[in-house]
Amino acid sequence: MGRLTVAVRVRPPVCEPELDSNVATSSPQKTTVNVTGDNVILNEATPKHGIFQKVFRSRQFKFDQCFDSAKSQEEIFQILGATVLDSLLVVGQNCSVVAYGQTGSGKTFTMLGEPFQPGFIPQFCNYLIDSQANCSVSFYEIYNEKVFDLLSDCRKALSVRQHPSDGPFVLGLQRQALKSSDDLKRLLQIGIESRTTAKTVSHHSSSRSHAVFTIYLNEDKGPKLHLVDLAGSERPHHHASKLEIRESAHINRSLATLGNVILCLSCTSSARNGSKFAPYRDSALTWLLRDSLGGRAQTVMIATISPEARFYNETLKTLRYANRARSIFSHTGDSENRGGRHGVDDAIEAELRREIDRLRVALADRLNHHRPPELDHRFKVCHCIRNAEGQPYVVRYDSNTRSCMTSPLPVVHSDDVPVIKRSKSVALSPIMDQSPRDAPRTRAVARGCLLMKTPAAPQTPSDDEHVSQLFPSALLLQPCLAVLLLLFALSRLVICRLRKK
Ligand SMILES: Nc1ncnc2c1ncn2[C@@H]1O[C@H](COP(=O)(O)OP(=O)(O)OP(=O)(O)O)[C@@H](O)[C@H]1O
Repeated sequence: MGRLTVAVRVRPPVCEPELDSNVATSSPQKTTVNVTGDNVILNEATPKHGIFQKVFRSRQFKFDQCFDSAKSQEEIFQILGATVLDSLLVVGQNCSVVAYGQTGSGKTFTMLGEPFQPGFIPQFCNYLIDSQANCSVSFYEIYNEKVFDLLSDCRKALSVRQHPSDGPFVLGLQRQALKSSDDLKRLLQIGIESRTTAKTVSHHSSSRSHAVFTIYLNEDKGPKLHLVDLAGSERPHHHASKLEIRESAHINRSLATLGNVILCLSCTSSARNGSKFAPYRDSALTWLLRDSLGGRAQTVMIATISPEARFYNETLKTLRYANRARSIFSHTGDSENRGGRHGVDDAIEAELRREIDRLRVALADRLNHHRPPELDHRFKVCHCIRNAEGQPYVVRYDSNTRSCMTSPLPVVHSDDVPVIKRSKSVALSPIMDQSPRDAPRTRAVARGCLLMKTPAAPQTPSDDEHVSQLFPSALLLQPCLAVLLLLFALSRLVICRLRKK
């Protein structure tokens, strides 16, 4: 599974179909959403125009997981929570679970749940309490771009600071130890009561802020899990007050930034646009979640949707947002997203791997065709070293990234090794000095490979050598003959001159 898992959860319908009398839906469907396997089918309900109401279109979206309204909280946790717990406890990666969707679609129900239907937060906490993990928690909300501690008695905006090594953090945020389910109940009650809610058209107690519940494992040393209940993504209605418009503007801006961050992370991961950096700082939400988005972090996005026909546009918007995130991340490929602090490191690593493969193929090709390899100007071989096991390593300078790196040096044995002169780009290595003298071999460092001439097999004496062994004196004949010829030529020259005189 990739670093981003996108799941969709459909809330049970709460309104009667009669309420939507101005909207036609195809019979026998009473709602506009169907779930089949990993697909969500959204049926467009067209307004009635007299008897012409049969225009009907359906859109299909594929996700990693799709849950219809019959799926219980426990079933969903078992499916999605397993990936997160594995990454958190076994691999030690930062993780985040983010609930995104329209107001009243079930984000808070999914994350916090209700007393007899606990959501992700209580289920994660109970799992960690049962497994006696050493953990502490914090709970804060981001309301109109200001951060408020939900576990604190005094409600005042806290500032976000940047730690040199740990990254962004909320100054003065309380962190409470989580040892028992009583602790959990108490903390959740305090947090839920402190959260900013308001009555909206579609929800009598709508969350107007993004709530972030963070579980820290092993204090500061271990990984952390952010459980995020985002504020509703809807547009303000026509009669909205100034406060509501302001709230909606902040909510939508931060959700748009979250979408942009996901887009930019995918661009850098796939090396399509290496210079593009994710705009984490554009909203407090993305800035604070920075360490759990991208890089090695495991993220689960749960898009919650309402099945009613009257919410068609909002549902379509949610599905498009989630589908965009999923398609972008899956495009980068799982194998390329393994390491690195951020996507940039992954991109460089993937690029280097591709380059090395290309060079290996090119080198093998050239050796086959007995052509001398040309030097690669991008990677300058600085020098070669041997590690403790005696394996050759090469230190290379990448002019694109302006950085040095070491990598194992593949050794290619060949009979046909071109000798490359010492130059700025290629330096013969100090390992030459360490090689045994009794096996003189020609070697050259070229394009990241150490070319070694295959040690010559003991040669059988040639015909000439046979002759010289049989008649050692024959070897002296050649210089004598040359001297005689020289004397003869000189004497001829002297005789000619004397005759002329
Ligand atoms: N899957 C579900 N099963 C049963 N009830 C649900 C489900 N999803 C939501 N509900 C109910 O729908 C109502 C609205 O849900 P919830 O408060 O979670 O919405 P929300 O998306 O968090 O809204 P907002 O963004 O306005 O806070 C609640 O009364 C909740 O109990």
